[in-house]
Amino acid sequence: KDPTKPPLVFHYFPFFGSTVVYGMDPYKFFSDCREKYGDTFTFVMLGRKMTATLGPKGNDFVFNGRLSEVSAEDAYAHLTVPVFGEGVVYDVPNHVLMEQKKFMKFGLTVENFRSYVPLIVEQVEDYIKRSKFFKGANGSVPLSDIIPELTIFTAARTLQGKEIRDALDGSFAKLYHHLDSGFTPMNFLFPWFPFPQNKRRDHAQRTMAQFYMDKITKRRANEKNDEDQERSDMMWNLMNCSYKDGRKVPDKEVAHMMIALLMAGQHTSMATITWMLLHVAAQPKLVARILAEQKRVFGDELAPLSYEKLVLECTFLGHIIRETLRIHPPLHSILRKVKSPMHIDGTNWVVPKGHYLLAAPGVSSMDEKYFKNPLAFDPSRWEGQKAEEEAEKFDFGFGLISKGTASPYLPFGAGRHRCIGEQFANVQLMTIMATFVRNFEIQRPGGGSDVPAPDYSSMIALPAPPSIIEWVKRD
Ligand code: HEM
Ligand SMILES: N#Cc1ccc(COc2ccc(/C=C/c3ccc(C(F)(F)[C@](O)(Cn4cnnn4)c4ccc(F)cc4F)nc3)cc2)cc1
Repeated sequence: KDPTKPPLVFHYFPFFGSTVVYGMDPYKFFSDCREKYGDTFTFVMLGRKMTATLGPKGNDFVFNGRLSEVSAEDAYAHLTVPVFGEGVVYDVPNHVLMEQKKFMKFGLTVENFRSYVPLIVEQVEDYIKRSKFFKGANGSVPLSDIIPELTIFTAARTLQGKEIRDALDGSFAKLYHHLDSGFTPMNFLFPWFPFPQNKRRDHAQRTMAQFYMDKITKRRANEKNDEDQERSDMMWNLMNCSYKDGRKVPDKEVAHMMIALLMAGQHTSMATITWMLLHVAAQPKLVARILAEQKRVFGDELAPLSYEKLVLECTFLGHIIRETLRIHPPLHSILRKVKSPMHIDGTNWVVPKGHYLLAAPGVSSMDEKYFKNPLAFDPSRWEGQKAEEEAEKFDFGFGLISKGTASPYLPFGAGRHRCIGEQFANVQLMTIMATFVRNFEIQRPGGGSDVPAPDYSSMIALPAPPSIIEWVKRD
C-alpha cells in the first residue's frame, strides 16, 4: 500500500484486472468501489492504470486539468483517428482542435437551427409514411431498428447537407455501417489488434472522405451560377474557414471533420432519443403533458413547429431531455492520459504520469446527495432550475463556455473539451420528440412501466434491443 497513491481496486488477475466487471456495468462498478475506497481509486483495465476521480470535485479535476498535465488525444486517438481520419480532432495538438471547434461552432447558428426544424419534421414524417412499422392505425415498433435511421436521416438532411442525405438512400448507408462497426471500445482496448472489420472500416473511411471531397469540388464549381443552393449546412461553413496562420482548411480536413461530426451526433442522439421515448412510453401521463404543452404553445390545431417556440417555450419538453441525460449520459466515462504527475487536493496522493484519469459525470448526476430519488425519471424536478449560465465562463478558443466547476450535472462535459453540439442536439431531440407525440399515443408493451436495462458493451450506454414501444395513430 503506497501512501502517496490512491487506493488500488482489489483484483485477481494482473493485466485484465477489473476490465470485465467495469465494462459490463460501469455504474455498479463505480458505486461498489466508492463504498470501499471513496471518490478516488485506481483500477486496472487491460494493463492500463485507470484513476477514477468521482463526484463534482473529481469531474472538475479531469475536465479542467491543465494542458501540461492531461491529454485527451493520448486517450482517444486510437479510437477516433482511424474512424474520423487524419488531421482533425485527436490527431492534432490541442490548440488546433480548439480552432477546429471554433469553425464547427460557426456552423451551429440560430439562423441555421431555424431552417433545420422544418427539415427534421419532414424527415420524421416521411420516415413514418414509408416505414413498415407504422402501417395501419396502431402497432408496435422496435426502437433499436428505427431510431438509428431516423437519427442519421435528420442529422444528414440538416448538418451534413442534402447530398449526404440523398446518398444515405444508396451506397453511403453501407459505408457508414462499415465505418461505425470500427467505432468500438475494442479499438482502444486492443489498438494493435488487426480486427477484420478494421480493414472494412479503413476502406469506408477513405471512400466516405472522397465522397465529401467530391461534393466540395462540385459545390465550388457551381457556386457562381447556383444561387438557390442551400448554404445552411456545416460543409459550406467549414469550406470557408481559415486557420489563424492564414491557412485555408484543406478539403480533406473538411471531409474528416464532417465524418467526426456525423459520428458524434449519431451515437449520442440515437441513444438519447431511444431512452427518452422509452421513459415517456413507460409513463403515459408524460406523453399527455408533452401534447398539452404542444397545444398550449402551438394552438389546438398544432401549428407547424418553429425553432423559437420549440426551444424557448416548450420548457417541459426541455426538462424531459435534461432528465434523460441526467440518468443516461451517453458518455459514461471521460478519459485523459496523465502527462505529468498530478497532486489531488486534500490528499497526499499523486497520480503518476502514464496513468489514465477517468471522470464519470453520471455518478454525480445519479447521486442522491444532489438529486432526490435519483433513479426516478421525474422531469418536473427541473422546474424552476436555471440552465448553467450562472457558472464561471472561460474562452479556450471556441467561445465563452462554462468551466462547470462543482456542477453535479455535466452530460456535455466542461472545460476546453466541452461539447459544441449541445444546441444542435437539443433542436434535433425536441423536434423528433414533438413530432412523434403529435402523431402517436405511445406506451410500453401491455402498458408496462418498465424500461430496459442499459447495455454498456458498445461505445455509449444504449438500451438493450429491441426496446419495443406500442403506438396508436392520433386522428
Ligand atoms: C445528447 C448529445 C450529446 C452529448 C450528451 C454529448 C456529450 C459530449 C461530452 C461529454 C463531451 C466531452 C468529451 C470529453 O471531455 O472527453 C463532448 C465533446 C464534444 N462533442 Fe458532444 N455530445 C452530444 C452531441 C454532440 C453533437 C450533436 C456534436 C456535433 C454536431 C458533438 C460534437 C462534440 C465535439 C466536437 C466535442 C469536443 C471534443 C473535444 O474537445 O475533445 N457532440 N460531447
Ligand atoms: N471487457 C470489456 C469492456 C471494457 C470497457 C468498455 C467500455 O469502456 C469505455 C471506456 C471509455 C469510453 C469513452 C467513450 C467515448 C469518449 C470519446 C468519444 C469521442 F471522442 F468520439 C467523442 O467525444 C464522442 N462524442 C462527443 N459528443 N458526441 N459524441 C467525440 C468527440 C469529438 C468529435 F468530433 C466526435 C466525437 F465522437 N466517444 C466515446 C467508452 C467505453 C467496454 C467493454
